[in-house]
Amino acid sequence: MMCWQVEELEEKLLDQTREVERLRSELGATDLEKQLELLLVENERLKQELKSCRSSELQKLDTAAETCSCSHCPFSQVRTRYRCAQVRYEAGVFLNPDCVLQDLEESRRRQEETEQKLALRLQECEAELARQAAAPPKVKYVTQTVEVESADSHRVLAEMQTKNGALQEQLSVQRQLLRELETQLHESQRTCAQLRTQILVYEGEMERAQGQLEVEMQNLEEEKNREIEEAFLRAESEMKAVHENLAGVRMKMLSLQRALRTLTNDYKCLKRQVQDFPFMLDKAITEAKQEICLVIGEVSSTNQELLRKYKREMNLRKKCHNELVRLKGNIRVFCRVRPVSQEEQDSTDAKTMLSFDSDDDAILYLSNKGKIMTFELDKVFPPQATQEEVTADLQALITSCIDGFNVCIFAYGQTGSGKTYTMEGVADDPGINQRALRLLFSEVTEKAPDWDYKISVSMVEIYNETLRDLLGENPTDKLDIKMNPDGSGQLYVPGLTNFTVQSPEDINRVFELGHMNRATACTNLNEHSSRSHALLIITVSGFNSATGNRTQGKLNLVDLAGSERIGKSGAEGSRLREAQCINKSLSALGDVINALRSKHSHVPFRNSRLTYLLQDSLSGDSKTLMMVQVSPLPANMSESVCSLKFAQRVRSVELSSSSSRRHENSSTSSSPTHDSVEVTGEFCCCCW
Ligand SMILES: Nc1ncnc2c1ncn2[C@@H]1O[C@H](COP(=O)(O)OP(=O)(O)OP(=O)(O)O)[C@@H](O)[C@H]1O
Repeated sequence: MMCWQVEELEEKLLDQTREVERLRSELGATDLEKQLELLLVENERLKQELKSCRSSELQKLDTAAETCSCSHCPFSQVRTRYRCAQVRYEAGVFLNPDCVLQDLEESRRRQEETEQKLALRLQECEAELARQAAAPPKVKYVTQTVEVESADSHRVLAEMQTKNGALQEQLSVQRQLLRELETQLHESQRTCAQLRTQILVYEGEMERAQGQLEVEMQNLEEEKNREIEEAFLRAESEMKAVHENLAGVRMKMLSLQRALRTLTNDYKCLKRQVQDFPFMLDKAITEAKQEICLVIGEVSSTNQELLRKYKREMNLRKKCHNELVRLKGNIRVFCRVRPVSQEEQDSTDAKTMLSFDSDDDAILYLSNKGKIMTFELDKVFPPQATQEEVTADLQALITSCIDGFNVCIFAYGQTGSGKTYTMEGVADDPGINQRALRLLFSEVTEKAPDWDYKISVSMVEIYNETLRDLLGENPTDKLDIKMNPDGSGQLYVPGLTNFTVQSPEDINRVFELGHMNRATACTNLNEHSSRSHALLIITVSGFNSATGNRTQGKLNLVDLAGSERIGKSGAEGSRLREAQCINKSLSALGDVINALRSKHSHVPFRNSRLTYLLQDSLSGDSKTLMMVQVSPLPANMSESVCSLKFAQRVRSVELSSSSSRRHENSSTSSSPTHDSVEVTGEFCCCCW
């Protein structure tokens, strides 16, 4: 729009210039000058107009550069509206379509205004031109003869030419200016075109943004409606729940009010009781004290009565037990038949000559030279009997030492018949020794805390009539047996080591020590153990703090030396002496038992170290068990017959009361006398 306006003005300027030329050629110098001045004035006006036109264009740009007041536009605080739009266009950001629309509208409006102004101005210019064209020429055409060659004319012409030159110069300056203006105008037009393009882009963006906005608005609207619907439904259900809760709370409130009333009443009642409590407490304490005193008195007298009854019952029990023992016989004889070993099965005739009665476990049959011999004992253990079963049958006997009885358990039999197996056992299947101690531990634990028991053990060996301490520091030292100087009439072994044991671990340690000492004292342990007696002496002392009662019992577990008749096989030297010593002690044991059975007034305890040491455990109300070990092999048949005959005789012996018998306990000599049995050679149980 501005371009054609400027072109028109330029054309006008050219026309004016042409008019000036024409007038100059037609008019004289004075008129020409006047006309020139007029034209210059017109020229100046046109320049002004052009200038104002230019400034209007600039103002348009300035107007577009007003500060953007859009509240959503992030650039509004720092940018003009024009710059803001430009920046947003460049950045591809169209955050506020309203703002762009507003800019566009404003720009259009201003352009229209400018167009109107320029159209108006054009009309005015055209009217002016028409007016000038219609007006009679101001120049008066004077026909005069000019003396061309006159000096004045030449001078005036020269001056006019000079002026004309000056005017030409001015005209060229004006043209230059006009070109500059044209350039500026072109620049403005280009800017205008850019702005239009931008406007189109903005419009496109706006439409797109508007479309997006509408879609988003629609989505938001739908979401809003959905949310509202959901919220409504939620609120409805919550309201329902709240109503239900409220009803429940109301119900609770009612019940709580009732409870509160009850509590208030209770509280008042309790308050009164608390106030009265100190007095009631004092009274109750006094009454309780009196009652306690009364009860203590009653309990005390009841206790005394119970104690008296208990003592009486204990005595009765002991009497009954003694009577029972007397009735059953206080010497009992068991027999254990060892199994045939794998090697024996492979190497020899393993046919067993022994058989058992399936109805009576006290009967053993022996087939010898075509004859069947029957032996009746207290119990016969077949080869398959376990260590546990054997110990179970001895349980009552073992535990009677807790009640103060002296007990002797002997393992008797020829070498290799299983004596050591029965008494000591093997590592993973211990024998009577270890099982008896464990049993005593469990029994005394059961009796605690009424009874306080102490269990102590000693281990001795009798080899060639010499007594040795297997738990002592010097196991090879010879020990003596003496009368106790306390006047109790009991025998004791001075210097014998006595270990107190409190746990199965202690037992293991004691056995290990005994075994080690026995092994160090000989060259061949197996042979040595066959030729010596091994004794484990367990003493159980008890004290009842309630009754003041004291008990002391002794359990003697004896693994006797082999009973076979070595002397008859022609043994000499040390073997002969060993055999004589074994025979002597086994004969002495047989004599003692025989004397006891026959109720002799004299019992030859002192005939051997063994019987002398066990004197207090063989006499009186002591209990004795003889475990006769038998080999099942036909090769050992004659020894088996001897052992079984001996066992049967022993079984018929009863120990009599100590009071009715004279004991050899007055002497303190350590040497046994040989007053009853002459140890002249072989001991044979069959002959005994
Ligand atoms: N009831 C049994 N069950 C399994 N094996 C046994 C049984 N009795 C004995 N034996 C085995 O028989 C063998 C001889 O037994 P043991 O050494 O106990 O005889 P012993 O009579 O003590 O001999 P010694 O007089 O030489 O000491 C051993 O190998 C032992 O393990």
